[in-house]
Amino acid sequence: MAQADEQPAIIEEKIVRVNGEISIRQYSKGRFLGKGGFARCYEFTSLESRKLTASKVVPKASLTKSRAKQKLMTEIKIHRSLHHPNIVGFEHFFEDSENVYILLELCTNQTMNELLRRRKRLTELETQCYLVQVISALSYLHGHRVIHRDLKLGNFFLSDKMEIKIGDFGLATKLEFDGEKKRTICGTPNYIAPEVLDGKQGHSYEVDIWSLGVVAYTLLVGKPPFETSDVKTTYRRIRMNAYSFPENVPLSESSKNLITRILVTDPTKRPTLTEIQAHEFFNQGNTIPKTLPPSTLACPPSAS
Ligand SMILES: COc1cc(C(=O)NC2CCN(C)CC2)ccc1Nc1cc2c(cn1)c(C)nn2-c1cc(Cl)cc(CCC(N)=O)c1
Repeated sequence: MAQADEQPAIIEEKIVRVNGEISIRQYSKGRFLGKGGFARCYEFTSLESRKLTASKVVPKASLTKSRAKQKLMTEIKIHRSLHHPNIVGFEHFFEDSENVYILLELCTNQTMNELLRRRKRLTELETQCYLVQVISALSYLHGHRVIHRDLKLGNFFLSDKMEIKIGDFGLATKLEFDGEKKRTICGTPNYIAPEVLDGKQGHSYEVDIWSLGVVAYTLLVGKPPFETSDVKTTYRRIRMNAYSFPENVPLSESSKNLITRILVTDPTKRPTLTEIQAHEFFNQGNTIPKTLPPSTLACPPSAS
């Protein structure tokens, strides 16, 4: 089966109107942006509106099993229902004979992974600024009974205006009722909560709170708290809550206290998003900017 790269640079969407008329919407497939799972992502331009999007192209050949098809439909159903400035916008989806196309808000400054690769680690002010936006998006998600379940730097996209946007709802789930517990094992090794690994008592919103703690540590220290070269060892360290703050990284007491308060094995003892937002780390008297200048993609914000 031809890879998406070898397919025509013009992608056509066939639209059947209610009166039976058929119209064609065309998109120009631009540069390759990256890949994730079975999806390859390209810059698409609508020939009708000239609008640019990040289009995830999922080959139908990867959707032969009903579970894979159901998973993609769940991702689309959840993501298209969400509207928040710190959640990647869902523009449109369609299919042709070969692929399913999911057109999403293009974030031209890539992800926090690339940012951290360039910067090694962020200042406290930058971490405050990004986490305030992530907490706002998480409050919205949890308020709509959605658990993301895969919060990590690679799923935090940066817009041209330097806003952070949570993307990739491929592991997200929507609770049917308050108190419902989910049991499927999922997540990314470095960010996965201990109760998901344990699997006995099910999991809920608290898994996103745990990942938020891992994200905070990773931004401030420069690497994830439980990272090792072997996934099984990482999982053991998560279960044992075995992490520490490296001596060579200057961290304030409030930074360390925030992370320690969040990375608690017992999910019932983790702080709520409201409690996190009220933590001293975010209330030190300094003004937290709404967004950071693009210069911080390459170097720390000026001291002023
Ligand atoms: C202009 O906008 C972008 C540019 C780039 C980029 O320059 N990537 C280069 C590609 C070539 N390699 C060699 C270096 C990185 C990467 C991402 C961009 N924007 C961009 C990418 C986006 C989104 C929004 N906006 C969304 C939403 N989903 N995805 C998405 C989807 C998949 Cl399946 C894979 C990837 C790549 C892995 C990753 N997590 O970044 C991204």
